[in-house]
Amino acid sequence: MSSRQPRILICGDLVWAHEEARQLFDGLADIVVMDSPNRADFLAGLKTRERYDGIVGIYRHNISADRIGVFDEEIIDALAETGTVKWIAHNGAGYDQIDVFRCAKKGISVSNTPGAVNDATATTALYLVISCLRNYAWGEQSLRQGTFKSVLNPGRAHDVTGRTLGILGLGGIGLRLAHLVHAFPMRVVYYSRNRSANAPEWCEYVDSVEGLCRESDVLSLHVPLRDETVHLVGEKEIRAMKKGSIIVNTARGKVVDEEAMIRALADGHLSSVGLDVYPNEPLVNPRLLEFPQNVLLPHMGTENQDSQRRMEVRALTNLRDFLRDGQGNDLVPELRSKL
Ligand SMILES: O=C(O)C(=O)CO
Repeated sequence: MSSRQPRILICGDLVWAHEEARQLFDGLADIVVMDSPNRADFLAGLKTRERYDGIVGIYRHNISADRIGVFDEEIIDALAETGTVKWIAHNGAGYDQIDVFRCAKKGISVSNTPGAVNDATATTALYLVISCLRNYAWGEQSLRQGTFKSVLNPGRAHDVTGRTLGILGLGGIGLRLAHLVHAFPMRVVYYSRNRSANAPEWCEYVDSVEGLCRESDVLSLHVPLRDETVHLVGEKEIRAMKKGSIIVNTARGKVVDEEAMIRALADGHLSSVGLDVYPNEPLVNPRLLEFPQNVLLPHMGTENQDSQRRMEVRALTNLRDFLRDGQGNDLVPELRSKL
């Protein structure tokens, strides 16, 4: 019988938290790095019980999808067939690349890293809100193209103070954004499936997505991507917004109907959009580039070393807690009652 320690698999690069990983798993588990160049090799590595034998938990980052694809039914089933893998500690707030319902069926837990991303993602949304209202990014493009501010029109810009921000989804990120914009102050309204017990008294609840759209000068999206949130903001919701309003999206591209959004930009119903996320990343619909007033970022909501270290440590800690105590934190909501 082997006296080998349990093993954990790093699936997607660890960048910042190498030392923390060493400390967290010292005496508890060996760390194995997933080195498969493609999905077939990864599946074979799981099946042959050689390279990936004895893996009990997986640290996962979305970057691993570039090589082995998303954690769909095929991968989850292969993990389950090892008989040893019991926990996937995803690094990221959004876990739409993991079939969590399949995981539930196969007895595999999934955690994410809420909290660790709140500040960075809310700050990115704040930048998009400000830059869209004031046309700052457009101004910089104009300067860099040698036209200083001649293409700008103050008639297209607004003060931030006094505008109404609609927050769709008052979780950790939405709430952090609410506090940030309250400093101006902006008026803040929100919609969530349930009223939030954490909502400050100046944060007004609206009881439907359409109602939220009607109230908002700027609508900022903070819901996870699930079947029921695909195109949650569609033609009807966009047309319920005031003429000249703005959509900001740091959540997931598919939460908005992109075609409906582009139509509304083209006929001037929306004055601009501020986006960090797109339906088919890394592809960006070229039509979005036709509107110089749009502020478009390459999904960099958490791209800074402080947040990324925090996210890596949080995901690794969830895995460590599972190994040490039999139960990690941050279990995703879909699995809380199922396992
Ligand atoms: O945490 C996530 O899900 C992200 O998209 C990081 O930007």
